[in-house]
Amino acid sequence: MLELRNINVQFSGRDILKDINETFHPGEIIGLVAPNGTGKSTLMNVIMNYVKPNSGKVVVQEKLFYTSKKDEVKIHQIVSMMPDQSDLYNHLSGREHLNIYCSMWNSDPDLIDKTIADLGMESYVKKKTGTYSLGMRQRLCFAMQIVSNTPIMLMDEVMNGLDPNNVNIISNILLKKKQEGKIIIIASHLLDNLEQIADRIFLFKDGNLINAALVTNGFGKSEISTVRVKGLTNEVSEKLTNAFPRTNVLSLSNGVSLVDVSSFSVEELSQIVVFLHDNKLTDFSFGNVTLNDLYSMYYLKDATEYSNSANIQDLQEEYLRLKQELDIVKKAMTIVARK
Ligand SMILES: Nc1ncnc2c1ncn2[C@@H]1O[C@H](COP(=O)(O)OP(=O)(O)OP(=O)(O)O)[C@@H](O)[C@H]1O
Repeated sequence: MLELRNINVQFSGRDILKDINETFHPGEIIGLVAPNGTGKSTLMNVIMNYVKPNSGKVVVQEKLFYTSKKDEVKIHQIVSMMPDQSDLYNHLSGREHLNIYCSMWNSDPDLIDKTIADLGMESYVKKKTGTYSLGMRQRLCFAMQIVSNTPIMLMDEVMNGLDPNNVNIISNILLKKKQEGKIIIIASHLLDNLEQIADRIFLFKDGNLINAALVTNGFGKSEISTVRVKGLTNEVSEKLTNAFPRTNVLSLSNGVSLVDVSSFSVEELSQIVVFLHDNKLTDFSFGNVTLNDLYSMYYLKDATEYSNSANIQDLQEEYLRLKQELDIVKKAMTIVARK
């Protein structure tokens, strides 16, 4: 288990991480999503103790904190960060890198050949890394972390520079590692991929870590929650919210409008098809809000909302307010328990 307790980080007086409280459990893939320069790497660096938080604690397996060098060494046997391509030695081969990681973490040597085979690295693993392409270097960095075999793995931009086939191969390995009970935290800009493999996804905004599943009705649901319509004009959006008072419409900057139908009956769903058809809108699909949609809502400014009910901003503020209240209650309970 990995716990972040009241983590605050400021750089030059600017809040990068604001009172982050979150617990990650074995067998979870966690996705971190945000534009460049928001705080994803900072959070990973705090978890590794490369950046000291202004306040707060990282707790590993319920008992280990960064209180001494000895504990830091123990934690780094449990938590690893995927190496960066700049960490590779050009004069050593891929296999030599894997041997070093295997012996540093004292893991099973059989993992080396297995990982080489899983990642299809046989043809080049004996060559010096100075001769590798970007994608080959990236696969090696991933392989090094897999070979270290730590229970908690942090991966910043693991899919960087990989072709779709290698993205698939690595995704499948990550899903196997999850089944083995590892906690894997991935920062990624490959939103479709992250949405497929992550159990929980967090968005960074203004120093807050926001659980994507809690901020809008339609994300991560298995039932139909949203109609995604292309070409919906302002005029028709207003007509639609008048005709269906229990919905709201969010028009994103990518030209897609999301119509919330999460509370609709089958009859209402068919009525909305008729409405779209009558208004000459043919490019629509029934489904869910995607991570790409959420990203547009959160980070691309010009989303417009037509609403008869609570809007997404309200939901987010309500979520943050409840979260703060919960944190206060948790703190109070800890104080009472200590007494
Ligand atoms: N050591 C530091 N000193 C001062 N500012 C820093 C330091 N490290 C990061 N920052 C600032 O903190 C902010 C968050 O940086 P961070 O690297 O965590 O972003 P990120 O979300 O990982 O971005 P990217 O997607 O580009 O990797 C940025 O504005 C960055 O300039």
